[in-house]
Amino acid sequence: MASLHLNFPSSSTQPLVFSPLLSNFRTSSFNLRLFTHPAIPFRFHHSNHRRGSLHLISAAFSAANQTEIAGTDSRDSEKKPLLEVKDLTAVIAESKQEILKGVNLVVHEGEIHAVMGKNGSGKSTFSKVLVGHPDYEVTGGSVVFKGENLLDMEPEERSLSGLFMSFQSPVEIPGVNNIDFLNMAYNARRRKLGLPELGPIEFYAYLFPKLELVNMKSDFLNRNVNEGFSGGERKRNEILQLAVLGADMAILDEIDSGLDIDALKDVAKAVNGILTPKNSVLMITHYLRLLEFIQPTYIHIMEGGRIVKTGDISIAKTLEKEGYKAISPS
Ligand SMILES: Nc1ncnc2c1ncn2[C@@H]1O[C@H](COP(=O)(O)OP(=O)(O)OP(=O)(O)O)[C@@H](O)[C@H]1O
Repeated sequence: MASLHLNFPSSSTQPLVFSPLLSNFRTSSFNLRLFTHPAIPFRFHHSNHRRGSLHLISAAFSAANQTEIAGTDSRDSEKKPLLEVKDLTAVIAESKQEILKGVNLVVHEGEIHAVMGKNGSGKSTFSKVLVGHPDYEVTGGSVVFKGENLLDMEPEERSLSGLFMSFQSPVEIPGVNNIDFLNMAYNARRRKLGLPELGPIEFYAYLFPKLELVNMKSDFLNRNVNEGFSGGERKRNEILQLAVLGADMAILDEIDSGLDIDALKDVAKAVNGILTPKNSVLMITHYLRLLEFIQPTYIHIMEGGRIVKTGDISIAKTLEKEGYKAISPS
């Protein structure tokens, strides 16, 4: 198994997060296995000193009403379910405070689902629980991904089985440049698939159209991952990773936050460009504007750790005009 040993400065004020995709991982525990990108499993050793080390051990990617299961209707009977979440409950690992209080959701191949909801309703927690974030403990319910019990899988297995997550706040990886990072991750995926690795020149030929897809300048390839990137540039970089690595299911947490209107269009175009009838997107957003560019099959409203309503784009239009009071009594 390929292993890359990296040194990086650590900061006492910032949470240490070593995946562009896994933010807000508080890494005070030692030797924590982090799986940044569902595609990119890392082993992390942190000594709480000014320097830490990161071992990239492998990277791969094969990569309503609450009583009803949201996202299911008669039209879905012929479509293959990709993700089936039933009565999912989860608590914060440290405090045992319950955040998810029975989430039900079915996502079929080729569908785009948007999750909306007031601040603090549990949207990000839901997505982090899906990728196996160690801050949370699942206390009940089930999650089946591509026919397999997702909750039985380690975070890296989830990534290997094709789950990708773009976190709300993409993190920096000091000392690792973007193109090397992407190349390593992509090659790991190829190894997993039994394909020969691509050398730097071949990889660049593969990467170049993806850069165009996200309308990103090649200068960003030689910079360290997300280091000094603006908020919008980080989001664009996340989508570049998704475009390079691919996913059966991409979870995009507020991918529109911090984007100017041109960047929003570029990101939406890139997401639309990677959609196939076989993969799906679960996106968390507060705004209609994203949904006008990436048109969802369903919109779900989360409240108090549950999906309390499911519908089409009209829900988002109502929200935009009237706010949450129009669809929720509380
Ligand atoms: N690790 C944690 N420690 C303490 N509280 C947490 C933790 N994770 C989530 N919470 C709390 O759980 C609730 C749900 O948080 P979550 O981030 O899932 O909300 P959200 O719907 O994504 O909100 P927003 O729209 O503001 O991003 C919030 O009250 C939050 O403070």
